[in-house]
Amino acid sequence: MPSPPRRRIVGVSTKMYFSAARTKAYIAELLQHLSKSPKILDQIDIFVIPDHITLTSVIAQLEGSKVMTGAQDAFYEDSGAYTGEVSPCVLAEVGCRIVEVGHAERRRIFGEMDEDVAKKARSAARNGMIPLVCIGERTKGEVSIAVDECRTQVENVMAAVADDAEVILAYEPVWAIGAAEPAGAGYVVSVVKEIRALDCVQMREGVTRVLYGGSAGPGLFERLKEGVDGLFLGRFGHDPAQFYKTMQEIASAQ
Ligand SMILES: O=C(CO)COP(=O)(O)O
Repeated sequence: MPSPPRRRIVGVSTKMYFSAARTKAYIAELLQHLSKSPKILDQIDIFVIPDHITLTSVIAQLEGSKVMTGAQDAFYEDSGAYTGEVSPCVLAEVGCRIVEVGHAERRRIFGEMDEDVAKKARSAARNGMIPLVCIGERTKGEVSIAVDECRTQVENVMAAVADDAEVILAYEPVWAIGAAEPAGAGYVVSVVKEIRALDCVQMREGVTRVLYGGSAGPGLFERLKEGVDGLFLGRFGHDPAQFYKTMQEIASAQ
């Protein structure tokens, strides 16, 4: 079966870097940039992932713009006695479109395991949102070692998520997150090609897009375009002008 066409996509996470006021100003400035070339949103998908507290106000600011809003995490149960957790059901109710799960910082600092990530991805999809699943090897080394580490992460998720659900995989080598530079282009393209070739990805009915993240920013997509469907930015997208520049590059790449 031919795989369905994949639209390019680019997004940014503000992690826990921004104040509420900065998030508001960031979105306002982003919308100003986008108003200069509204066609961009017909060419590619764009998303912003703010913190949980500002999520609903970001959704309100972005209303009518086609820019999608995502959450940085969500629990795997819809409701109940889970103090402090965020319900995927409520996220969907307020208009959240994407749920990021399994970021390296959540795995390392909060002890999230592949099983938790898989359950969270399943719940996000079950609630009609797109799970954006972060995967990646912990240490810099051979392509084959990276692929082995990612394979387990991807297989767990794909076994849990409905076969026809859309999934976004964010390939983020852990060692390239928070670094000065992204991982090498040849290396990323090789790893991503092998991730795409995994049976559990190939055989899915739903669309699976693969993004690269880890010190990504303007100037990178051109070097990765034969392998990835887009980029997932952190720090280098925290200036709206830089995020907009990255979008333009992705939209215009042949
Ligand atoms: O973790 C990332 C996106 O989720 C990437 O962060 P940086 O681009 O700041 O390294």
